[in-house]
Amino acid sequence: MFSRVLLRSLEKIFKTTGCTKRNYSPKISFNKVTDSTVKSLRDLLGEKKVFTEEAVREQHSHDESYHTSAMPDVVVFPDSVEYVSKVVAFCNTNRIPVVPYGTGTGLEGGVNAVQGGVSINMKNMDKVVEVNGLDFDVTVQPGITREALNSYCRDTGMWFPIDPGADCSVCGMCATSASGTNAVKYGTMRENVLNLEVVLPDGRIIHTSGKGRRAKKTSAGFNMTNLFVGSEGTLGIITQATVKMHGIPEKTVVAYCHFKKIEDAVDTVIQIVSSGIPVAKCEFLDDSAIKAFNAYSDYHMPVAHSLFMEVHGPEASVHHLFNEITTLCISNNGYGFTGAEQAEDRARLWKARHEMLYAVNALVPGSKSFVTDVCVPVTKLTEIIVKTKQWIDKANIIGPIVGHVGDGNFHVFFPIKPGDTTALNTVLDISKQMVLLSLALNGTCTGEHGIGLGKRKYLLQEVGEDGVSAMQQVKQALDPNGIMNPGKIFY
Ligand SMILES: Cc1cc2c(cc1C)N(C[C@H](O)[C@H](O)[C@H](O)COP(=O)(O)OP(=O)(O)OC[C@H]1O[C@@H](n3cnc4c(N)ncnc43)[C@H](O)[C@@H]1O)c1[nH]c(=O)[nH]c(=O)c1N2
Ligand SMILES: CCCCC(=O)C(=O)O
Ligand SMILES: [Mn+2]
Repeated sequence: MFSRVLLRSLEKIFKTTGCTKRNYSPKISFNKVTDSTVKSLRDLLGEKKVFTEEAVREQHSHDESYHTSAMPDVVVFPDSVEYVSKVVAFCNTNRIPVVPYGTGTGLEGGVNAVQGGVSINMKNMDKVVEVNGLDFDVTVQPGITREALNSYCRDTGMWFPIDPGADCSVCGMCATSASGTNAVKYGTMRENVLNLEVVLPDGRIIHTSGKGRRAKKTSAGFNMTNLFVGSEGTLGIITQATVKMHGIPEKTVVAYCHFKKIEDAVDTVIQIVSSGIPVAKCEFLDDSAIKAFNAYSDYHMPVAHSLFMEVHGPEASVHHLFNEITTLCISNNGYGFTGAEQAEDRARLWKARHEMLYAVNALVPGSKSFVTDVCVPVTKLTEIIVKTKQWIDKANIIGPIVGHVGDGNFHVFFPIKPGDTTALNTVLDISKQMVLLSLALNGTCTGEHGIGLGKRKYLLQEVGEDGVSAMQQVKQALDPNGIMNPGKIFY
């Protein structure tokens, strides 16, 4: 229930933003970017960091998703937090939208400049600022990619395990709360960020845990760090992140196994996770995904529902875990159980897994995949994956299922040719059914790709009217002019 005070302040917000309690969209009108805006940006940043060429704007108009491109009016490449602050403050004063850009690998249209404005590309801020080997943390600038960070740290014995398939920027990963195949053991970005430097919409620069702080735990006030993790560029620009690092495991072994029945594969996962076996990766690929995987990456696995798993740890414990997993797979009718220890074999397998998006696109030349991303409590996985497979089969459409099933998270990739509205409508319908079932099973409409443009319609159902209005209040408080990535997360 709302308190009276909260209700009054909400009413005030709805009044000033033009929202109603049911329609949260602030009716904001932005100013156009003119020649004089571009000149001011050049005066602030210098000639060589401000671009209006169509090719550059086009490149910043979309991510890797199916969402319609939308070009920014201008793209800037700052190389310091001070410059970011100046640009953002300028845009705030002049009511111009600001869209942060990492590497553009997002999957929900996060960088698409739906209201035009200034795209801020962070790639020139890509340094490692500080490494604290004994404390297992590093501080990085926003544009460094996760692979670059791992190459930099290789000699320290540490690695950053969060691995969305793409080689995206670490702060883009913060902004989308990314995860991927290792989350089942190491957590997501939410569990691995200690501190963020953020430029707020009015140009102030804050450190979410306090400047320089990198304690592993804190009870000091609100968790501002995790307010910005997953904020998708709508609250401010992340210009520095301090993240947890982990020791490179002494021993790593991968294993895969095949199943005739989907239920057997997914039940195996539930048993692995609920019996507390600390798998590092636990991935499901259905028969249709394996077909695409074989063709694209030159494997010859049986075209059957499959689990790919990985265990990390000291030599003795890895072999023990490996044996436990084998037993569970076999007791659930798994066959073709294969293990691999060599680094090249492991790397090849996971590279192929990470390239599934492109493997599926290759099934239908000229297509781009519509991607779904739901996550349920792990015990509910069998029910939702079996239903999803039935919906795909009934629609007679190509839709390989792939999932980070150890976390209860899975995707369907639907390759769609541009302009095929019949296929798009079928897919939108299946995606909706998946989300509704996920919510009914106490899950979420997005495990890791974010709300962006595509999941806005489901946020209300997921967190409720009061939940969305509370989020909207936070947005209003930090970004009263609504300049930060307008049109994302909220309508
Ligand atoms: C082939 C493939 C496979 C996968 C994935 C992508 C692709 C192409 N992803 C998606 C991946 O998570 C996503 O690409 C990155 O987290 C986004 O990082 P970018 O640097 O590309 O941000 P990108 O530039 O795409 O921006 C994403 C969002 O963050 C905002 N943003 C970017 N930088 C910011 C900053 N410094 N400050 C504030 N806001 C900022 C943007 O405005 C936008 O809203 C994924 N993900 C996942 O979790 N698990 C997975 O398994 C996969 N797998
Ligand atoms: C369905 C494509 C999404 C990419 C992804 O998240 C994955 O491959 O796990
Ligand atoms: Mn994924």
